[in-house]
Amino acid sequence: MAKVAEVVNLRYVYPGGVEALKSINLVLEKGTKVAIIGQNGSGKTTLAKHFNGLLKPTSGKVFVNGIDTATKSTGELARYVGYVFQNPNHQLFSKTVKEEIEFGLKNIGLKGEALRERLIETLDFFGLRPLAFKQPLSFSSGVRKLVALASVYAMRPPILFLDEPTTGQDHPGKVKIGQMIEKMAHEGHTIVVITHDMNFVSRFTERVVVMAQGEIIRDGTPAEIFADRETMEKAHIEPPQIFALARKLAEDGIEINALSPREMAAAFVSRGLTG
Ligand SMILES: Nc1ncnc2c1ncn2[C@@H]1O[C@H](COP(=O)(O)OP(=O)(O)OP(=O)(O)O)[C@@H](O)[C@H]1O
Repeated sequence: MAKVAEVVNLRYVYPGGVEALKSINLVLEKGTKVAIIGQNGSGKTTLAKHFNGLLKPTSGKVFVNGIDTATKSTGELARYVGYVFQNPNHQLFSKTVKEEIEFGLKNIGLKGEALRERLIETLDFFGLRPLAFKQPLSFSSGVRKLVALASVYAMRPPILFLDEPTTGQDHPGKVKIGQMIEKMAHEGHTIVVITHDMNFVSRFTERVVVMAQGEIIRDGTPAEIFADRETMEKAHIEPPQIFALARKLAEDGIEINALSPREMAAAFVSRGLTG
């Protein structure tokens, strides 16, 4: 698979002396859905800020599309790496959805027909065309989140970071964000989700990077990671309940690998374990 970003021996020490990242090595591949998980203070945000150049390595390198991020400004890196903040209110400031989306597009130099085309494409991709002339801050939290995501995706960055995308979202809001992540990855974008929502991770991502105390302690599929009790304990993470149930069943001699209640139910039915 094609590599879109690479982190090589990254170490970062904040000016106050906190060593937030010790020696990070990581490759991100095109079109994949990656979760970065770990308890508060494990270094997730510090790592993410190195991709868009908000932080520069104390030592080591971060490459995005083959470019060393230490040599570029955040403005230049915005076309390669999009960042969707946890709170959309910190990101939305235009009078209409249309203007919100156009803002970033103008910043990357689009104008005239190309700008119009990209705007329409983006509105349609997110189903936002009926809301184009409405004020973003007047929407529900779920729609605000979609507008924030749309305004970043509009620039078509190869990599998109989503910081806690499900915070404050109800179930339909979470599912909608998950579906949009799938759609964007399908278009070839690499999606990196920083989250504490393990149900979301198991349902909508395919690779999980686990951080603890400034290091990556494990990297694997959701099924591998959540079944690994030692890693979960080390990272102070509670896996989704479905994994606790699978573990209990395994102790009773019933081996089922399921990522969702639906998969678990299907496995029960197919093995005739329902009666
Ligand atoms: N601006 C800063 N100045 C000094 N230390 C910082 C700063 N920002 C973060 N830190 C420290 O760096 C370490 C990593 O923090 P970071 O915010 O990257 O963790 P995180 O995994 O993203 O946490 P959370 O889940 O709470 O967002 C922590 O010890 C934190 O206290």
